[in-house]
Amino acid sequence: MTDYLIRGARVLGGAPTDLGIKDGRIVAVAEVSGSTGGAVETIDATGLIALPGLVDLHTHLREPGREDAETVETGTQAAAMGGFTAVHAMANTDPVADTAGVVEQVWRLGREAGHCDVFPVGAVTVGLGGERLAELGAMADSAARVRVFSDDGKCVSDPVLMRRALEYVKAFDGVIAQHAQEPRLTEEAQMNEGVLSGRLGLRGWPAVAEEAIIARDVLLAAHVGSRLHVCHVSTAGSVEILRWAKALAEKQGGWSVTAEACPHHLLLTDELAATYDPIYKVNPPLRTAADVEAVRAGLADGTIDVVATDHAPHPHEDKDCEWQAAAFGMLGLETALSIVQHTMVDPGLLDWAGVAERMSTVPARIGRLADHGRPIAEGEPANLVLYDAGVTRTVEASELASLSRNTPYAGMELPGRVVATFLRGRPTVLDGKLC
Ligand SMILES: NC(=O)N[C@@H](CC(=O)O)C(=O)O
Ligand SMILES: [Zn+2]
Ligand SMILES: [Zn+2]
Repeated sequence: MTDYLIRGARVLGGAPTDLGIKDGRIVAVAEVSGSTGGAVETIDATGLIALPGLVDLHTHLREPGREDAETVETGTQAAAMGGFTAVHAMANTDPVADTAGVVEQVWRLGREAGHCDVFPVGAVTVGLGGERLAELGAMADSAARVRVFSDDGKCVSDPVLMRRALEYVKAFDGVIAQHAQEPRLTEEAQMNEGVLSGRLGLRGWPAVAEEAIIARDVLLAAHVGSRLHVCHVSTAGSVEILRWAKALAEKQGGWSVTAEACPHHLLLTDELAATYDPIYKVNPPLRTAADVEAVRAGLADGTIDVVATDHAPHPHEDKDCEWQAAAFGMLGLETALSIVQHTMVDPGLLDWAGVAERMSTVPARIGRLADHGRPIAEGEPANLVLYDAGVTRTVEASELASLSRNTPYAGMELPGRVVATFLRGRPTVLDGKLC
């Protein structure tokens, strides 16, 4: 195994330093002169920012079942290109990841691909049907060691089932990640409910459909003393409820609520629906500029704990059609860090240490991952990303590693570029290219 000497990297955006990597671990932080013994490759990282390898709590890899949209191989390549060393693979595959057998299969495919670690998310209910609890314990005890459970794509709307799920996962320190969407309030919904949905003639999706479920679920988590995670927070009202809920959890102890925001909800607004271009169709929908501002503020002050991509690949035939018929979802892995720089770092809402917290440390903690989200320090596993924040690039959909092309950022100029990603000391990306 080649050892590496990374010269002049700015760890968390700080002063330039050298990093030694040997046998998959960080062996030195500071001036490493000379050799670490053995074959050493030197990487000039002058001006580059070093962050711990990014961890995504919310990725759709589509395998098994929709290998025409993405596979574990291509999705984890996209992850590595985005600076990720671990992703949580959502359960809405075909078959659904609701048994130990399926989660082990996804986990094994991730190991074989080797571009980034894959941690399968287990379904909460059998077949995402919302009627019977899946075998949560068997998935937790499997080789995949599942800790995050979600029916994402669908809401666990039955409060009795949600309560049982929250109770059940306490036994193995699991967490329920809720796709907060009251189904009766969003039947046939196509975009954010507001002035614009009326004008465009598209069925509206009220903010309250998200907020009502979040409010209900934090009360349930408090009642049973469990861990709740809220997926893709998109409205100002949700941020307010979470702020209140976190204060309550702090005071009471014994339960917790965490939340994620997606890059697209930090940047894009419902105005884009006026194009009727389904590239902007996503669940939850793009909201108003005021919502975007509130989500950014929530992420800045820690009310929203993490950025998660909700990378949702779809083949062109499911997106290149009229709005009503198109699938919900957009790509996210390869542009996430750039969008976070653009929306949070460049405007001064977050520094690079804050980015590392929200895109590595905290998501790893929520997923109970031992070897990810660790500090860049001696003895730690060498999972890290080298990022050039000083360049701009034009996003070209055709150049993405993902098998799908449904990025809303095609043609946009975005800041920053992932130069290298290391997974346990082995580069998965070097010079901006897959290894
Ligand atoms: N986000 C989306 O619009 N779509 C996701 C499902 C989901 O995250 O709810 C998908 O699986 O395509
Ligand atoms: Zn969802
Ligand atoms: Zn999702």
